[in-house]
Amino acid sequence: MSSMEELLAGWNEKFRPHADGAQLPPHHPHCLACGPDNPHGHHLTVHRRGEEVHATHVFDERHVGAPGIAHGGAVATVFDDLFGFLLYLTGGPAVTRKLEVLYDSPVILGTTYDLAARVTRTEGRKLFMEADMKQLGGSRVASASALFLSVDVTHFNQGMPR
Ligand SMILES: CCCCCCCCCC(=O)SCCNC(=O)CCNC(=O)[C@H](O)C(C)(C)COP(=O)(O)OP(=O)(O)OC[C@H]1O[C@@H](n2cnc3c(N)ncnc32)[C@H](O)[C@@H]1OP(=O)(O)O
Repeated sequence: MSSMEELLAGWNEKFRPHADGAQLPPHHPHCLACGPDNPHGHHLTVHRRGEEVHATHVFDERHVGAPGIAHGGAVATVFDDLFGFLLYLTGGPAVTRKLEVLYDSPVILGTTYDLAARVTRTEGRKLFMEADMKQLGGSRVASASALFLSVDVTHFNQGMPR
């Protein structure tokens, strides 16, 4: 099966309505942040909670920047992908046009963090989103905002081998 066929095979299943509390499907098996088959990935597991999506995550040595501290790009990867799970609530594919991350304090390897994301506004094809990352039951360590733009499936042809 080609990569495009693999992506499309699960499309209807991905974008069907998902019940409150349900675990949401990975974007695809090799996705850097949520793909279960990517050995370098974050293996994010994400659930719907009302109109938000939630995950817990532990960064490890694969995500290191300064010793013992997660790389800022790894933190951004997780936010970007978490925003991608909101698409299962909005009902169709979209891609990141703009991503901004505010780093409040170091994200420590081996520590469990709570993440939550939500759509704050839609305007035509534009989806405005916000997210935060907190210590378990504690203070915020980072937040993010993003603009995603809805696309149709032909967008993903651009990544297919010629
Ligand atoms: C299974 C589902 C897969 C989901 C995977 C999720 C994984 C996590 C998310 C990702 O990592 S996605 C990968 C990273 N992103 C990309 O690769 C996107 C690369 N960029 C593009 O392909 C195009 O730039 C894009 C499709 C986003 C937009 O191109 P378009 O030509 O379709 O849109 P255009 O530039 O004309 O802008 C559309 C509208 O947005 C507006 N816009 C664009 N940039 C803006 C901006 N920065 N701020 C405000 N508005 C903005 C723009 O003015 C316009 O407004 P109007 O419709 O009102 O005229």
